[in-house]
Amino acid sequence: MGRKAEFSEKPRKGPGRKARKQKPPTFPKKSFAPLDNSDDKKLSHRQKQRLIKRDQKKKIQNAKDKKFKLFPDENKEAERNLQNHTLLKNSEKRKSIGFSDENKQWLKPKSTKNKTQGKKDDLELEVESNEEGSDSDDQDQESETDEQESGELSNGNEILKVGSLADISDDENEDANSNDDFDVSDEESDDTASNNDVDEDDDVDSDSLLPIERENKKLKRREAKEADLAAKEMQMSIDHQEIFSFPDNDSEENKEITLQEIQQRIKDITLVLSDFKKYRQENHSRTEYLDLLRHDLCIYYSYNDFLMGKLMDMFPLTELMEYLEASEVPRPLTIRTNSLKTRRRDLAAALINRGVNLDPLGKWTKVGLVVYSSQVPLGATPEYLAGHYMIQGASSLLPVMALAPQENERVLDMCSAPGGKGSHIASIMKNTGVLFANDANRERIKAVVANFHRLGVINAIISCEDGCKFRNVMTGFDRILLDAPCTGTGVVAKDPSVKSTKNEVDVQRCYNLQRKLLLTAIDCVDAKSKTGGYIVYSTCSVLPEENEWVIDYALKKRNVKLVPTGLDFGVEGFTKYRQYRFHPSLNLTRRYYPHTHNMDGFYVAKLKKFSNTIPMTKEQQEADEKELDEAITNAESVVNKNTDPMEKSVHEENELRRPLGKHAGKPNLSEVEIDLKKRKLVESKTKYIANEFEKPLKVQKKHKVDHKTVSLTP
Ligand SMILES: C[S@@+](CC[C@H](N)C(=O)[O-])C[C@H]1O[C@@H](n2cnc3c(N)ncnc32)[C@H](O)[C@@H]1O
Repeated sequence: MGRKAEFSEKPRKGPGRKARKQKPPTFPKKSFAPLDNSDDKKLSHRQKQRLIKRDQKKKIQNAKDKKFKLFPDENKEAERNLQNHTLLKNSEKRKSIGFSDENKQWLKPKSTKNKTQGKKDDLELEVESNEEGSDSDDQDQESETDEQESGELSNGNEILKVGSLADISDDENEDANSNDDFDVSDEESDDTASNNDVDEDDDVDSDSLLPIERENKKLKRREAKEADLAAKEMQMSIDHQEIFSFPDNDSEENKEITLQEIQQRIKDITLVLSDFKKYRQENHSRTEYLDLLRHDLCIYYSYNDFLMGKLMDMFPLTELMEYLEASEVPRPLTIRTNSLKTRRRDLAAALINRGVNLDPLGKWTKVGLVVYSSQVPLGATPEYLAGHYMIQGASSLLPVMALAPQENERVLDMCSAPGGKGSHIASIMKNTGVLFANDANRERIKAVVANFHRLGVINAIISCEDGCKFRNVMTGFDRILLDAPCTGTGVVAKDPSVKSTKNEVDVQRCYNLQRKLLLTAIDCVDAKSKTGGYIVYSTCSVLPEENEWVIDYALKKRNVKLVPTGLDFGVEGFTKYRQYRFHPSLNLTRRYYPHTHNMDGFYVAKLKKFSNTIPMTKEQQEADEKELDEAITNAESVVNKNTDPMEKSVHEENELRRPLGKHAGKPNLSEVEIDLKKRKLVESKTKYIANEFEKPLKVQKKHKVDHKTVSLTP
């Protein structure tokens, strides 16, 4: 449609708009005029309330004035006090400007004064409030007296409380701005009956605050009140709570109990144990309560009795609950940047492009990334296949950081499969020197080969040896990482079967093997290495039997000492556990827990070998080894008997098929076969050494030989 043209309007003549002289500005009269307080001005709801309050105060003051006139003698002293007090106050005020340490001094006597002069002050307050009422028209003065009054009131209410400098400075700041409208919500004035006066004054001060600050103030007050109430309620409920009655055996056996009831009972028993004298039943001992708690915890968290008992030995009750809860939740997915191929920044950018939501893992690592969510499977991205990262738990970075391998060193990763830590070592060594990656499990070794290929590790020799016999293969290493096989009690979130399957024999078998492996690792390190001479021992178990106990054993048997791991976080290792006492230096070792570090349960110890001699005779050494060997094989046979039902049934079947007659007493074929298989397996384990990136040997083709001609030739 467009606009209609207005042709009747004549074009302006004279100088252009720019050329016209600008006139001095003019303002409407009211702009700078003093605020009009006349009645015709519309008052807000708050202002009206304030007016009502002022009127009330005036009335009270008038009544007091009358009283003053009627009994002048009685009030003379009060008047004197008032004068003294105002003088004192003014001098204090002068002092208080700037909130120096002097103010702190000034604060203290106030409370002590209140202690002794409680009554006097009350009187002063009354008079003061009268005084304030008479000046109510003067806004500034009013706010000042409000300030004084609020201070006095709070003193009157909290006679024994000595404020801190910080508290006061807050108050002062708030007071300094007390000029705006009131903001006393009805709701608040209702539920703050006890602190009414204080709140009123606060509100006078809060007039000067921004709405959000006012809200914040209100919220804080409400929160404090709620917390107070909750604490009182809690105390009341504790005091009036039915004391937990210990279930008697007969009723317990017949009764079916739900998971919620068990949960409640866990809470009840924990409460009883927190103040045993107060809440216990006389006819039940602490051990009985603990047994019942262990039973309930086993049911609730699906642990076996053995493992729960171990955990109860390790942690105080409240920490145990935290540990158990945290162990139910999977740990965050983390990856390690392979610095041989890329930088963390580039990797992060590439993965973010693929829809991966991630962050750096923490300040303690330059290669770790934590993945919150991902639109693609992290084990199949082009970056993964190109070897830019390894999927690894955060805790598995720790032992390699503690090992701190150097370029051009000779390093052994004694139990390497699947190669997570091994490849990390290679990347820190920048593919220089030699990394020996060994593992006794031939199947798992394949994973090491594959991972090293993918990640571009080219300084490694991969072997499949029993770590306990590695001193026969090679010694003289600068550093050795022994990430030992263990019960895995630290990774129950990843493998919940651990909670119910591990038993005493498993632990025994593990710690005997760990001791043997550690002694071998120490023997394989060169104490005279110019750059190293270190052994790092780690496990993903939280049991002291597999950690501190193993290290303590090595300290006694070899010339090694514990040194700091270099990791700036982690809980100190145990120096005592139940009736056992370990070497005091075990506090240099580090423990990691799901509830404290959001990592799998983990243990790291760093040893320095200070002499290549072994502090015992050869016979003693052999006796030790024999002892350990026997313990391991005994445990193994028990484990096989107890835990492998398939093997057990085969064994029983063979027993039944034992030949009779003239073949009686002779081993049947299946036994011989089993023996042969075992021997082959052992041989295959010990004979296999694979060199990473070993080029296939070029074998020259043999020419076919004509036997006839050969035989015919002279
Ligand atoms: C905790 S895992 C090692 C994990 C590895 N360090 C990593 O970061 O990928 C323990 C390894 O020890 C191996 N192992 C068990 N007994 C062994 C022995 N006697 N000698 C060498 N390795 C052994 C197991 O096959 C298993 O791969």
